[in-house]
Amino acid sequence: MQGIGNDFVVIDAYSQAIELTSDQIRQLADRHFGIGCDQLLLVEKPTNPSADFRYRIFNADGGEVEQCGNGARCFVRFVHDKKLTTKTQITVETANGLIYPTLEDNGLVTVNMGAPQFEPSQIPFIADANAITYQLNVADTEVEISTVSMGNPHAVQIVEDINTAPVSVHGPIIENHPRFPQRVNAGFMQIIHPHEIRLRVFERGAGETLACGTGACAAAVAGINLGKLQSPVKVMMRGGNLNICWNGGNSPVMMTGPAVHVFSGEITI
Ligand SMILES: N[C@@H](CCC[C@H](N)C(=O)O)C(=O)O
Repeated sequence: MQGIGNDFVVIDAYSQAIELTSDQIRQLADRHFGIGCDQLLLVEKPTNPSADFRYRIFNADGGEVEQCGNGARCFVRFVHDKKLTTKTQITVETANGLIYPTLEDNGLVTVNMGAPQFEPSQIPFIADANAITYQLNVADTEVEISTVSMGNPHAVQIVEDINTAPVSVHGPIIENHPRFPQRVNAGFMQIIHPHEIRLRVFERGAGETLACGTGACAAAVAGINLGKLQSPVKVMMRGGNLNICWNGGNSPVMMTGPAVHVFSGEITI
């Protein structure tokens, strides 16, 4: 499946028992020796009685992570296509609590991603105090970043020109920066006007992807907190656009976009 070019192998572990090792996930995610994907998603029975499904996310490097926005939309499309539910509003258990996706009449999916978190210990990020921006030393350059948790960690910076931003060079340095003990997704945003940005994200455990849903939420939230953006924000990424709404404070971030089935198949591993 793909959500604006962020691609997924989605496995029905609801109707069948499936356990995968990190090696098997890396093999499935490999674009030359496997199927190829940015993330592998498992659809499971919930452990939380309030939820309809449990949603587990693994990066292409085999590591399990807490949240994935584009994946959440594909998750909804998948459980409908597989007829695992007929509900258009579902409650999904993730490693970071519940999220609430809705399948819209027009086929788009809106996900209530919950409230963003900024406390450094919740990112986690090593800092003396909670601030709107921080200086981060990246390859002997001081870069101004905002840190946001959308369930998973994000470091967002504003750049002049998205096409010349040093995503492939600074991305991996920020991802593995010692001030982010669990690594981080590195976002680079160019502000076009208060309701529109361009964004590229170097994702933790996957490299630069064509789009990142939680990265889009984090960038919109960071820009709103800085007084440079206003909700709703159209986030334009290389694979397509998302619409992000956030009313500030503890209100939830709402993300709307498409989710597309590409092909189904079987593989022996
Ligand atoms: N592509 C995703 C995010 C996937 C997880 C991320 N790489 C992480 O390690 O936190 C999205 O659409 O949000």
